[in-house]
Amino acid sequence: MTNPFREDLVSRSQPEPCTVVIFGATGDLTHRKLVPALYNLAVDGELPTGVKIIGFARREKSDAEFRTGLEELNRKVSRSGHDDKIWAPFAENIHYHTSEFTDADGYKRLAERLDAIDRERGGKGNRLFYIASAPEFFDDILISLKNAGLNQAAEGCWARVIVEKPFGTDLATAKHLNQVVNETFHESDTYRIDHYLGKETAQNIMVLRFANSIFEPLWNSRFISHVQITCAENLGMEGGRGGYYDKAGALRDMVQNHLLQLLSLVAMEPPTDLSADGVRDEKVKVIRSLRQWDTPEKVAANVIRAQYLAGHIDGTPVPGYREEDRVDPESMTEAYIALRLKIDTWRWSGVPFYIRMGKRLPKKTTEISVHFKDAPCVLFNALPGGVPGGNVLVIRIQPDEGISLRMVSKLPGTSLRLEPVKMDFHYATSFGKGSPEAYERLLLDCMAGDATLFARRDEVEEAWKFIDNIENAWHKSTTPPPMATFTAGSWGPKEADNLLQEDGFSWRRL
Ligand SMILES: NC(=O)C1=CN([C@@H]2O[C@H](COP(=O)(O)OP(=O)(O)OC[C@H]3O[C@@H](n4cnc5c(N)ncnc54)[C@H](OP(=O)(O)O)[C@@H]3O)[C@@H](O)[C@H]2O)C=CC1
Ligand SMILES: O=C1O[C@H](COP(=O)(O)O)[C@@H](O)[C@H](O)[C@H]1O
Repeated sequence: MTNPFREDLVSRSQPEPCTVVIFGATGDLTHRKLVPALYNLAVDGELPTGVKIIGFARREKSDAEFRTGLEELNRKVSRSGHDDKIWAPFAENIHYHTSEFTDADGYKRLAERLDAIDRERGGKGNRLFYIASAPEFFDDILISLKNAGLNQAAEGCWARVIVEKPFGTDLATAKHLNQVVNETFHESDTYRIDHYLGKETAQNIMVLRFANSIFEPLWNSRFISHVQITCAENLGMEGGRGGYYDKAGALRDMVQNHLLQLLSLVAMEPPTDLSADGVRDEKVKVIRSLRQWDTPEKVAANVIRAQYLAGHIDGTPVPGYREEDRVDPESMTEAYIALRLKIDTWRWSGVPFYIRMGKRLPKKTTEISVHFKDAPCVLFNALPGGVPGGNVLVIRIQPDEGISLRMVSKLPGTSLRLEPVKMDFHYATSFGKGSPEAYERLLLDCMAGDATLFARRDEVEEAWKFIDNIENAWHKSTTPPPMATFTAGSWGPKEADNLLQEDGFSWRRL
């Protein structure tokens, strides 16, 4: 039976019509992710009627030229294909606005355009500002919005801002950006996007843990030996990414945000309700409880950084990291990282969590595996082959989203032999439909005023504290921990294997 007092917290608010202004609208993110996400919402009938899109960038373009460029990409990348009959009315609501990010007059003209759109709607309307520019423009755009009065909504309406990653490059810059954000928009109207939180299986972690009664009693140090989070990519620095990446590295690019967010979903306590702050209060406690690797010795013992050397991916030769386009030939930036993490809470005392992330690994896959302690095998130890390993719950974030549970079973036959088997749930076959793209869910949530799947100020800052300690040991210490190497197309350096072997474990084979 539903609890009438909690219904407001469980049922989802309705996305509301609004004008979406995208800053950086001629860029890659807008073309490959944002507009296809909005289009797919239109295909599924989920986009509120009356949503308009204004693309903001400096290049001169007509609405028609802008729409043509978006259509070309949509045809290539849209998950539901491209249907002219749906695209045509959708594209009629897309407009282009030429301006420099720092040009006050451009924002004045934008305000006039938005007012004109709102007049057609009866005088007022909601506004969603999506900052999809390079990070050096985040401050300028926020301040310009405020100067043009665009951070204020009309009575009964809202003005919200989505800020893309990277949210700062360290704690100091993140704090500064948070201050600028909070001086322009209210925290409840601020949506720091982390697209991993919009992935279907990431959202399912809480459901798996808290809507089933069988997992939660075991979800602690009494039954779990360790947890692994692997995020492997086979791409390197294609498309000119080397320039950005060589300044960021795997720790800042992926661990500070996406992978610590996944970790917090796996390790958090049950929230008291499903409100955005209820969930985020619990997630931030996990990040705050991470044991700090705050000396070069602790970093050397618990964190492995590495670069790939030339090798092969799917039989094709690929260059080493330092030979990649726009990467410094003497770069000391990691394109691979493996970490041992300790969460100092009652629940996780003594349970190591391991994260590994790398470019140019053999394939693209992201998963979380929860490794349970072995059963006391007094009954089966004497069997030929003994007991083959223990229970492992694998949450496949991508591709082939789903969950599997490894169990030990009797091999059919007249003798008693044990073999591991897998109970496997695949989203695609169980529900008969593909998952929406992360950006679809996140855009819709923002239109509905639901910030649960967006990072809060304190989460971002706590994550940076942890990351900064490691970065400082690497780049500011007189005895920096070494940079390991591995061949592109292999599963990372041997030092990362040793990290687990020291604790009696090994990385799951993927
Ligand atoms: N691309 C991706 O897959 C992802 C990107 N992101 C983040 O999204 C953001 C945008 O990335 P991406 O789309 O790849 O970037 P791009 O470099 O492809 O696009 C940058 C955009 O900013 C505009 N621009 C640059 N300078 C100015 C200026 N002075 N005034 C007005 N417009 C300007 C460009 O317009 P013009 O063409 O007119 O010069 C272009 O529209 C970044 O923060 C990135 O970290 C996050 C996750 C994934
Ligand atoms: O944010 C980022 O994410 C991508 C990986 O995203 P995915 O959804 O394809 O798994 C990563 O390649 C990129 O370096 C990083 O900036």
